[in-house]
Amino acid sequence: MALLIISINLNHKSSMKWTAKTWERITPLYEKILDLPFNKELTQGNLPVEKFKFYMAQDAYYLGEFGKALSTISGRMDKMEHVLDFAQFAAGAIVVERALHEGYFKTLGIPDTIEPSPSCLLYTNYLLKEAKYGDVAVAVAAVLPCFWIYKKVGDHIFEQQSEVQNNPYKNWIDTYAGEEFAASVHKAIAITDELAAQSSSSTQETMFKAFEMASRLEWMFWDSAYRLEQWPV
Ligand SMILES: Cc1ncc(CN)c(N)n1
Repeated sequence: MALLIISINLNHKSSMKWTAKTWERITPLYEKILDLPFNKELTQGNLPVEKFKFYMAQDAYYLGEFGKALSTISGRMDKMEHVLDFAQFAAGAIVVERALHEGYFKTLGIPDTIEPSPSCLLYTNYLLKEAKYGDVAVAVAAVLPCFWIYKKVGDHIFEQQSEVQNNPYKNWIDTYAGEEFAASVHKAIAITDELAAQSSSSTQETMFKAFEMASRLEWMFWDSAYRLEQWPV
């Protein structure tokens, strides 16, 4: 009986898509992201404005580099449909998401130059390195948390907004909980599963490591904004 249960369980796991298995493995880290003071206070609308401004400035830098990483991946794709999808993701990061920043910059004040913080530089350089030199399926796995974790966090925060009045961060929340962003996220998940299905199990594990690394870097990005992270020297 025990053997039967183990074998049913193993069959179930092997028939699961790469993204479903990955999300199961990443859940403890995702819960740590939800628990970050930055996200808790953003949910309640009482995140100090200087922390949000710092985050938005770093994120404007991040999105430019993220857009370049997506364009690089676009040029490495085999299927024309995927070339186009990644080119559209790059445009979305630079045009749609940065428009959100410009709205906030108008009300909060625009920094003239943005020097990336240590965590921001670490994250963007990691993505650019994978986009250019990693196996293309691994590069796609590395950028997936930037879509998927933001969607999950956006939805999670949005669900709690009925208890919050006049949240100053409503536009941010609406962007990541919105339908336009959701459509890109679903597409990115489907492409990742398609590439994973064509990859060896060792490449699939490298894809997981890349997804895990980028998820860690997402945690660090929010945490560094909360700490207004500076270069130590
Ligand atoms: C750091 C970070 N990661 C992801 C996203 C959503 N594309 C973002 N705006 N910023």
